[in-house]
Formats: sequence, C-alpha cells, structure tokens
Amino acid sequence: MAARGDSSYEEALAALSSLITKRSRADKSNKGDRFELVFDYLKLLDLEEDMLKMKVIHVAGTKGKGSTCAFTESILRNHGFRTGLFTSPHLIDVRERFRLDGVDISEEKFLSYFWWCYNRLKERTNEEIPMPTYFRFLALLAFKIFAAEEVDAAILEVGLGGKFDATNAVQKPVVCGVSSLGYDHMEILVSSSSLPIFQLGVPAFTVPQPDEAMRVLEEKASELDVNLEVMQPLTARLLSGQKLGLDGDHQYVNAGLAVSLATTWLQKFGNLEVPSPTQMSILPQQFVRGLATASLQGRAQVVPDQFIESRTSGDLVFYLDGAHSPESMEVCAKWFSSAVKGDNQSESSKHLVNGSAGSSHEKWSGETCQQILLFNCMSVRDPNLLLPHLRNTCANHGIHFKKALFVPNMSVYHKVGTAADLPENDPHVDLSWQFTLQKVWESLVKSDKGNAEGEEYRGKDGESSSGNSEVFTSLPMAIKWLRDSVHESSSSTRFQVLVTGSLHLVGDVLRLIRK
Ligand SMILES: Nc1ncnc2c1ncn2[C@@H]1O[C@H](COP(=O)(O)OP(=O)(O)OP(=O)(O)O)[C@@H](O)[C@H]1O
Ligand SMILES: [Mg+2]
Ligand SMILES: [Mg+2]
Repeated sequence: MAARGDSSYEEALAALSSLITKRSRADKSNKGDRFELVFDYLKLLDLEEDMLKMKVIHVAGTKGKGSTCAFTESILRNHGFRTGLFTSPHLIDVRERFRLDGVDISEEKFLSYFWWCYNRLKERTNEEIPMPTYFRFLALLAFKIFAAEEVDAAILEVGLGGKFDATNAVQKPVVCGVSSLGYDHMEILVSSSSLPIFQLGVPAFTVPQPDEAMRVLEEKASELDVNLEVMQPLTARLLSGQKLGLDGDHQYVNAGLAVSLATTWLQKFGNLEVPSPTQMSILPQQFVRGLATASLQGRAQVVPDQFIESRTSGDLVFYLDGAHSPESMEVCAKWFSSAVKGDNQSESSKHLVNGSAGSSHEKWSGETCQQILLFNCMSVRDPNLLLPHLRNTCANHGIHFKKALFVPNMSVYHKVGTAADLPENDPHVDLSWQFTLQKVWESLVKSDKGNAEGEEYRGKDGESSSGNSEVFTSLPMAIKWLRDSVHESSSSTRFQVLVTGSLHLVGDVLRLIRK
C-alpha cells in the first residue's frame, strides 16, 4: 500500500467533505455525473481485476436494505467467513459505513485506504474525468477496502439507487436482494431509484410486495432472465425461540430475505451443505446466532440518557428509529408502542414486592410514564402523511403522546463530522419548517379532541395549543428541556421519548445522550 498521508482524521473528513460541495459544481456541466466514469475510476485505482473476483451480495429496495445487509453479513460471519459490509447512511461517524468482520473499520485502516484512494484520484483525474462525487467516492473506497482486506464476502447496500448507483460497478454479483418497496421521498411507489439492477443470470430474491411493485419487479426480472423468488418472513419457530438482533416485526421480513441471500452465497462458496430455507424447520445454529446478534445503529434502538443526574437510571429513555417514509413510520410506531409497553411491564415487575403484576403494571403504564415525540423530517417529506401515520398507529396501540417537540437537525449535509464533533448551533436558524410540522400536529390533536368522547382529554380544554407541542431552536435545548422536566416531575415519572423522522436527527441525539 502507498505511504500513508500524515493526516489526522479531521483532515480526511475535510477532504471527503470537499467532494460533497464539488458535486453541485459538477452537476452544472453534468460531466461528473456520467455512470461510465465509475469504470474509469476503477481503472485509476487498479481495482478492475479485484472487482471481478469479489463475491458480492447486492441489496436494493426502499426500506430495510441496511437491516437485510446487516443480517446477511452476520450470518456469513457466523459461518466463519471474512466479511465486508458497506451500508448507508452513517449516523455519527462515516466509518460506520464500512465494516470488516462485523466491526466498523478502524481509524487507522480507514485513513490509510482513504488517502490511498483520494491521493491517487487527485493525481490522475482531470477535466474529462473529474474527481468522483461523494457517494461514488465512498463506494470506490469500499471496493478498495474489501479488495485489500481480502474479504470472502462483500455485502453492498445500494446507495442513491437506480441505474447510476456506484455499487452497480459490480457486474456479476453472486446474488441480488430486493427489500420492501414502498413510497420514496417523492411518494412514488417503485421509483426507479429503489429498483434493483438485475444482472443477466444472477439469481434474485425479494419479500412480499404490494401488487403493483411485484408486477414491476417480475417484468424487470423476466427481461433479464433473472430467477426471482419471493421469500416469506421468518417465523419465531425457525429461530427456535431466539430473538432477532434488530427489533420490530418488520425485521422478520428483512431476516427472511437475508437467510435466502446468505444461503445462496453459502451454497456456492461455503463448501457445506446448506438446505434451502423453505426446507428448513429450524434454521441451522450459525444462522440463528447470526440473526440474533446482528446490529445496526439507529434502528429500533433504546438508549437511556447517560448524562442525566437522576434518582434512577431509566427516568429518561430514548427510543430511536430513523424511519422517514409513511410505511416505516407505521412500523416504527408499532415497535415503539410495544417496546414501551414491554419495558413498563418489566420495570413494574422489578418494582413489585409480592407479585400481583396486574395492578402494578396498571400503575406504571397508566400514570407514571409519559411518551414524548421528538421529531424532524426533511422538507421533501410530506408531514401530512408521516405525522398522522405515527400518531394514529400509536393511538391504536394505546400509546398517546403527551407532547411533541420539533427541532431542526444539527449536523449539516455538506460536512462529514466525527463522534467528537458536537454539531454546530446556528443562532439564525430558520424554524419555519418546524412550525409547519407543529401546525400539522396541532391540527391532529384538535381533530382528536373533537372526536374524543371526552374521557381522554377532559380537563385539558383550557390548555393553550402549545401544551401539546413545542418548537425548539436547537436539539440541545430540547434535550435540556427533557432533562429539566424529569427533575421537576414527581419522582416516579418516566419519560419515554420517541426520536424519529430523520436518521440525522437520530445520530445527533445519540451524540448528545451517550458517553
Ligand atoms: N421491511 C420493512 N418494511 C417497512 N419499514 C422498514 C422495513 N425495514 C426497515 N424499515 C424501516 O426503515 C428504517 C430504516 O431501515 P434500514 O436502515 O434497514 O433501511 P434502508 O433501506 O437501509 O434505509 P435508508 O433509505 O435510510 O438507507 C427502519 O428504521 C424502519 O423504521
Ligand atoms: Mg431510503
Ligand atoms: Mg440504509
């Protein structure tokens, strides 16, 4: 490998960030956007041969790509194979996107591969072949890392999607997966950006899809002679009682897809007999272990505030999920509802002196737990879809938010930060979007009040609308408000905060609440 630049991690991130701003300039001439350039870059990086040898599992879709990849990686690793995993986006540190044997790449390795690629491209690019865009650079870096580290299997999540996604530089993956197709941020079902790039003769698996989506998939598959199979969600029985490493009912869908992807890979390269998933009554032990230990930050993650000074830990608990589409809002709401109920039940049993779980549970879940929503989403999303989905699904499961907090995101899209960076606080921040979100929320509260038979909201009529929601100028202010509220509340109140709407928001919250 080339000599390592004597640069700090921050310098590498600054160089990486420069590719983000480059992108908009390149867009104007459109030169930097041609897909064929990816092959030029591979040549410049001497990666052509390595790419042909790489044993890739390629995963596209609208929802559940990252989770499917994480399960697949974990299964193969638990069979003793060396793995490389490339996912997006990252929450806190860009190194999360590159895992080797299940662990984020070390800073040292990251730096050495980063500068190797970056400097080489800087030297060899020109007017005709400009520096790659940010997303392409990350994919190229993943190829370099996985080739140099000689992983047995490379599991790649499609990033931007569509034909022009840099991961399509892999021309002959071993197998291709299509996770749930849903509405993208333009609220289009089956947008070209979530479709997989089927490759001639490469087997593909998908999950049960809405009719329209399945029709498009089957059409695409038959055009390319691709054998497309639909995998049913895993069942608890197949897992022989173990829980999946990622929480939420929808993960059984992703795990089912992961089992078929891993099986196909293992049947080809594993030198072992692996039965087809449909023939198994219980999954082999390595599969179960892989599925039970898979992890991915910011998806159905529960983190108690680690900075709060309080009587008992667990007075302020964050439930984080980066859902940002209508369907994922719904699965997120279901997960949150059952997670808080489960947590309150197990907490209440801890507080029991002599049995009688029923009455104690009532006390905890009814009076002393408050659910609060902490929300932001990008302005391309439609809050009139997201917020009602979230609120109604929770309400149907008996969870009613006491208050909703709306905040701007802190991390900025044009700068790649580190865990050590606290995102910037902009005093001139424009909050008009957050007020729009608040208005949507308030109108939901109002229409509920109109419909409610009284019981639920009786006695609150005098409250000003701001009692149900609040806009904060920054995330730290919102977190401070939550901590203060815990201190001011009666000693047995637990605050359970659902953080959702944006993975960036989830990442920002994690930076502020974890030591
Ligand atoms: N099968 C599914 N069906 C519906 N929603 C899902 C499914 N799997 C995951 N989700 C939701 O989508 C969120 C993101 O999950 P994941 O990271 O696995 O998907 P992704 O396709 O990689 O998303 P992104 O577009 O953010 O890269 C989860 O937090 C969850 O709320
Ligand atoms: Mg997406
Ligand atoms: Mg993802």
